Amino acid sequence: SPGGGRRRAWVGSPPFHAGASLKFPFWAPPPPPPRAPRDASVVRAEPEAGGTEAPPERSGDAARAPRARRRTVSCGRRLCACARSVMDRGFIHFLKPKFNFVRAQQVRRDHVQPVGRYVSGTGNAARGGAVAGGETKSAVAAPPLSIVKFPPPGYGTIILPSGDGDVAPGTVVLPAMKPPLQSPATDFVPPVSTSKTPDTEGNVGFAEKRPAEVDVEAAPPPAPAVQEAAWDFNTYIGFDEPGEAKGDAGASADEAGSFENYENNDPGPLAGENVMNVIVVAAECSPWCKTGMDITLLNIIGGLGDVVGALPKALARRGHRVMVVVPRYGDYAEAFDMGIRKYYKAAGQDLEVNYFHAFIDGVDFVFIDAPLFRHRQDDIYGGNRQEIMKRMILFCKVAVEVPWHVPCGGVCYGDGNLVFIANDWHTALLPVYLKAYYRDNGIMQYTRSVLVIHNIAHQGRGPVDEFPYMDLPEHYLQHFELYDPVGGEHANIFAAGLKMADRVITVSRGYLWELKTVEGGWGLHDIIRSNDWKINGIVNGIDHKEWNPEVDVHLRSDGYTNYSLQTLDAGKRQCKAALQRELGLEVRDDVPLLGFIGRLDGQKGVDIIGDAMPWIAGQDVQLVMLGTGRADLERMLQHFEREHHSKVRGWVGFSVPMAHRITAGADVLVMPSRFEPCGLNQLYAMAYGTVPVVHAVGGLRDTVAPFDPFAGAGLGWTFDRAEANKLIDALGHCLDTYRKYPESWRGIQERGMSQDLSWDHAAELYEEVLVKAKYQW
Ligand SMILES: Nc1ncnc2c1ncn2[C@@H]1O[C@H](COP(=O)(O)OP(=O)(O)O[C@H]2O[C@H](CO)[C@@H](O)[C@H](O)[C@H]2O)[C@@H](O)[C@H]1O
Repeated sequence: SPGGGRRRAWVGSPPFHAGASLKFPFWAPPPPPPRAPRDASVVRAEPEAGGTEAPPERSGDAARAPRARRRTVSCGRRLCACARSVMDRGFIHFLKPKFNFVRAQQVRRDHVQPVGRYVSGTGNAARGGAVAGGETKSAVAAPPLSIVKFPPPGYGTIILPSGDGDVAPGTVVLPAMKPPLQSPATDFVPPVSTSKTPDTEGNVGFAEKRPAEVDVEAAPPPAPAVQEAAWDFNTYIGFDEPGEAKGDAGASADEAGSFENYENNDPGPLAGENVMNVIVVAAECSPWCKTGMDITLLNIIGGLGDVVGALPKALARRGHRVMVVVPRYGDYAEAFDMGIRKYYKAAGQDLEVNYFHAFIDGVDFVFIDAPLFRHRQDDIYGGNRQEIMKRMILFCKVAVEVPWHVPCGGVCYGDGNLVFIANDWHTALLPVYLKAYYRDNGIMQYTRSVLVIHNIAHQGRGPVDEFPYMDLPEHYLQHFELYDPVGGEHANIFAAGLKMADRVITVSRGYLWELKTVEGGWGLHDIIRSNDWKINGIVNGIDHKEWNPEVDVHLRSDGYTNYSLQTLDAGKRQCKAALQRELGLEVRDDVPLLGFIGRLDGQKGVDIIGDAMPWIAGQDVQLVMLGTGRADLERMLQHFEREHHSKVRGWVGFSVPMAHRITAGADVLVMPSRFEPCGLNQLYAMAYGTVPVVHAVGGLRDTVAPFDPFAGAGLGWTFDRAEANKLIDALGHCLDTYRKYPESWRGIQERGMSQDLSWDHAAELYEEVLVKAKYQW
């Protein structure tokens, strides 16, 4: 059933921000370019290239030569010269030409002088500054200084976009710039930003309605006086002025090459001029929400966590500035308190939010710390529907403002050239909040949202009368309302997110096709169909640091070994023997070892293996199953282990090392999933020379081409119905080939291991979607 289940339960309520309207010409992207998206310029037009928009003045511009001063100086100086050159030529991507972005991020950490670099308005220390221990911190992330505010539809007051209480900018109403507001809600009371100390422990009920507290002056409309923050590249990057500030005049052209060489040799970021600020928002992220957990809950074990742990790094490798925002469920050693405190309201309760940060593999990981998330490490989706919804409302409200408030490496991402990537229903409210609070009101005009569907079976369904908890204008209800025979009349968070997102990605093309069918759309098929134009299917990649038999850390002990395509035979044999030994199975190389890894629920079809067990038990095979989830299916695993102890093992639990060892030691991986949006285990299996036997559905059909003995092609075996007899057929052919045609078997393994399953490829495809979103109006 599409309703119910922990992941699908939904929660929530927040502030409706009527808008400040911004005008921030410098960072405004150009109108949609006439050329192909991948060639599209990210920046304002270059005046000398015929652009119509004059570059805004920047602090220090006047003092600078009109063209780059090309100096041959020591490393730091060269970079400064490079930067100046780039800026003078009018590129927003100051990092692009001459040094890689990761380096820039590292450098950025040395010297923290926040500037309004990325913000689509000016900063204000009081407003954007984070106060920790009485100390005012960075002003960088501040929403615009000169905010032009409109009364929201039907209200005489507005809410500023921040949860800060220490903000009181002047207000100006610009009738001409009022957003086109629809049918004002008469009984909707926008949520309120608060500055008082919140009652974090109290269990305030839902939807505490209070009038908004921010004044609005109905003044005539002077043009919005947006002041651009002075942008000082050298300060941002952390380098001194070459040869001037520190008098280091001795640098010569001989030192480590010249600027010209630097310019000519460095290819720049892979993303080229498409470099963007990307914020990935999700409820799970490997390894923090995965490794070492003793999980007994159905929904926590996620491919979602794997994706969120890996995709951002691949995007960062392409040169994007990338942040991941996840809740802080436990104490994560890598992350440090940034000393920033904000207050947000969720379901009528004021909640304090802290931010923890880690910079790993070129990615900023920001962990949202709030009482609602704490100690949920083993129970991310626990609690009743309203509790979960409340957590997700809070999370999305906080996440959408992170680019203003969290100065990673000293500089906030800001809201220009920014795209959010939200994942599944948990964060489907983010595109809604982005639109309802900000973009409808002229704020964050250059921010886009992409929503990724990993699993549409969980949607955040709830009764319509809980809609007010989400703190949205009443006319937004129509985006949530849905009727289907299973759920009846209800409010559906995923539905609203899909409609509001600028772009949507599903994790395979096959799954996208299925989503448009009544059987595969879980009630959302009509919405998927009508939004088809903005949906792309992109198969997940795999993290080659985590899932690579050559470097797999879980294969370095207990008799296992790392191996590659070159050492496949010996390596796999050794891993297989080690697995048999570890699990107390007879150590035999000639017996085919079958594996299953996954959540024990209806989706993964482990019960189909159960139905096929009489046949399997009659074969000369060994079977190892690893999973946790539904109690009856866990009992089934234990039962089969007892009943067929000489050949079957059923490991109930969550063990990352065991998942890796099964993937390496097994000959065959069985995936009889009833539906599978993408599936990661079959990808991991192929990378380890383990042959997949899968139900041809969703991403499994896309990624496992059936073996063709005549053409010597294919990667595994598929079956077309999720039924035991079909599985048995496919397994029969598979085992036959294993026993009688070792060369064919070896060919399947080699083809599987030789594929490019990396995230780098998938990240390139994601980037294309991000660029489409960017130029979409
Ligand atoms: N007991 C256990 N012990 C250790 N590790 C375990 C485990 N059970 C599962 N895992 C691991 O968890 C991950 C699950 O990956 P799936 O693709 O099956 O994810 P899931 O169905 O949750 O995610 C959804 O999102 C992903 C990502 O988009 C889609 O691939 C998928 O089709 C969709 O259903 C794998 O890394 C697997 O090894």
